[in-house]
Amino acid sequence: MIITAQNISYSVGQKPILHNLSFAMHPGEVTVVLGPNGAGKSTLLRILSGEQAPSSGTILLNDKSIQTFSLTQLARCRAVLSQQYMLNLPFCCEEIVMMGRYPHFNNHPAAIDRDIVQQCMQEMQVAQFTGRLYQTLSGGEQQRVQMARVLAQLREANAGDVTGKLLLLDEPTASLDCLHQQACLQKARDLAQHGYTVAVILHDLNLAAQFADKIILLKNGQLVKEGSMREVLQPDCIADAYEMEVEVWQHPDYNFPVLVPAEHKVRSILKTSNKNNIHEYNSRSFVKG
Ligand SMILES: Nc1ncnc2c1ncn2[C@@H]1O[C@H](COP(=O)(O)OP(=O)(O)OP(=O)(O)O)[C@@H](O)[C@H]1O
Repeated sequence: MIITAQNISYSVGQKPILHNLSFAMHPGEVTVVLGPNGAGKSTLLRILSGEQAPSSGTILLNDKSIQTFSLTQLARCRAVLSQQYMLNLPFCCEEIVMMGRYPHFNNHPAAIDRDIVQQCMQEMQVAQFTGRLYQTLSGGEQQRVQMARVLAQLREANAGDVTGKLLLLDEPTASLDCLHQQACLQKARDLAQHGYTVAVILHDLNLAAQFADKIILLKNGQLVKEGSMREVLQPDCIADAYEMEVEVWQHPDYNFPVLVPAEHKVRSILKTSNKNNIHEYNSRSFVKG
């Protein structure tokens, strides 16, 4: 499914959050959305999912406005992993993952729904938590259960049927250890290779270097740069967006760059700044060279 954002803007009252964003995302690609805190990444993801309407502009799913899709149609073609899930009721983990199957059955899950739930729990290494109360899991374990839920939502009875699937992940690795970060993003990459369109919000520039085909870099709701991973992960783009200088090294063995903070620059800024005044530190511009 090709997702096209056309001139998307979003404001809350008089406060502009997103300004006139246009881009496209394609099947087979992992698009990573990067940008500092408050840049508008989660807002953009909510608009791409159809959960939130833009103040102006249009989201097209394969050339059709997202507004023409029914909730059930949307639920069967796109799944969203949000940053936080508040859950007060005592659901067990299998029930949480089964929620992903709700768009696929009316009253009772069929054997295929139960099979898909088990498969997706195994894929996210949470099968051992099947009967456990969700609230008793650690943060990272809960996040893997939620990821299993979104995988189950998009899985068709014929697992090979991946046409028109859109996976939107908001900081899926935030609570995960390094091994599960790799597993989670490798899963996203595998799904893209099988034809899903995948968008992922990340903060870790090195995970972006490893897994992104394309990057959308935002700051203050505006596009700093959109392009291939190598086009965007450049010291000048990163400095523009984050006001932080990095060095970009080519890994000797792997086909992706490694980004390292230019530590001497960070130190010299810290030395001359009031260390307690984080705002002053964050708002300083770095001078290249
Ligand atoms: N209802 C609201 N009222 C006022 N400001 C809002 C509202 N909703 C969002 N914002 C502001 O919009 C901006 C973008 O928020 P958003 O959650 O999209 O940022 P983000 O890039 O995902 O940030 P983070 O990396 O911290 O998760 C933030 O400055 C936020 O404070």
